[in-house]
Amino acid sequence: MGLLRGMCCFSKSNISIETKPSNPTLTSTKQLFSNQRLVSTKQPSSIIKELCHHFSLAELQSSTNNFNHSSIIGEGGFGVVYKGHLKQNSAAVAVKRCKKESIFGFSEFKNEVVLLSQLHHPNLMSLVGFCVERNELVLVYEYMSNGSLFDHIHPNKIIRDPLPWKLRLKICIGVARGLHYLHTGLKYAIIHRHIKSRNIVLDHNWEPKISGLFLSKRGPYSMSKSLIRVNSRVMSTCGYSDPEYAATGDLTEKSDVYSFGIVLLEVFSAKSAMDLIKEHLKHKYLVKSYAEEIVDPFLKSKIDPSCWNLFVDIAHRCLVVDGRERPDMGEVEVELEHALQLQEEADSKYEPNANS
Ligand SMILES: Nc1ncnc2c1ncn2[C@@H]1O[C@H](COP(=O)(O)OP(=O)(O)OP(=O)(O)O)[C@@H](O)[C@H]1O
Repeated sequence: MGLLRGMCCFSKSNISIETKPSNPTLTSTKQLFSNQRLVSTKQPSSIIKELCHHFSLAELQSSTNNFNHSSIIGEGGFGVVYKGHLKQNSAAVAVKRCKKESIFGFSEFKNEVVLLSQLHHPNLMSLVGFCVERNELVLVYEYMSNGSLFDHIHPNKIIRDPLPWKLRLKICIGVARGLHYLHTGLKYAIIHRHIKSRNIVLDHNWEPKISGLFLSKRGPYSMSKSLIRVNSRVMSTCGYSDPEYAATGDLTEKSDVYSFGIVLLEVFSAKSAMDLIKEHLKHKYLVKSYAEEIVDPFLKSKIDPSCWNLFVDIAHRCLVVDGRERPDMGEVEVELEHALQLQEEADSKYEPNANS
């Protein structure tokens, strides 16, 4: 029963929540940082400057042609994303304007600003700044010219060329590195809670950046060897939610490992997370028993068998029902690197210059 609960969704934004959302009411920018222990002894204005740039609403309106429909590049549960330019001829930025009707509000916005402005890793999205003004919450990110991983593994009218296998593997490795950093690279572990292919965006070099940290939770001291366990309201995205977390409400870093396992299935099958969950249930959670059946037709005969076996094994272990049995992200990262190495070795046997 608990397992099924974790695999269902209820809201229009594809996110299921079991308790009331936070109060989205805004008061002032000062309120934004009032609970931050890191910065609580300083004046709000200097704090903001230290964290990241505070844009005026007028600046962001002008950068997006007054939030013009033609500047829209995407939309999620939290907000509408516009492409903008802060100054003429300057590098592009992605401007996310939070929707008034979103089930998320100020507390999630604050979480994203505080985390992204203090965490730095090549595989984490960079926050350029934010704006809190006249009841508007706006986030400004680096613009990622290749859009989301979701857009590429589920090609649409705009994007038609399927990604080659090795590039898919490299993207998975980058995401594993970013998650490993969140789980163990900081004094306190961060559990992302919202890993999905739409929250993996790709820069011009196809380097993946993890975004959507607004639901993240800070865990206990990350050097402890025990599972990071956090009491929190259950939140999840359809198809990606950890059944154990949904059943018990106990959040651990292994919930991110589970969601990442679903992304791995998406990457080799090009099927949606919801379709994959149905397959997974039908085959009693044994990825190895159905992986061959669902492989993306574009990839058929392009994956080296030893690389394939290892990749499927990693996905399988990430999706084990008992979270304690799942590998940690460090292990996943190393094994994915090994899978890439196996593929490169196999390719170089057939084409000596394949990896140069
Ligand atoms: N920094 C960025 N650069 C370029 N495109 C982006 C950027 N951030 C988001 N996008 C595009 O906008 C779309 C929506 O992003 P958003 O983060 O709002 O959506 P989501 O992950 O589906 O929703 P949510 O995280 O709110 O559940 C993405 O799928 C992507 O195509």
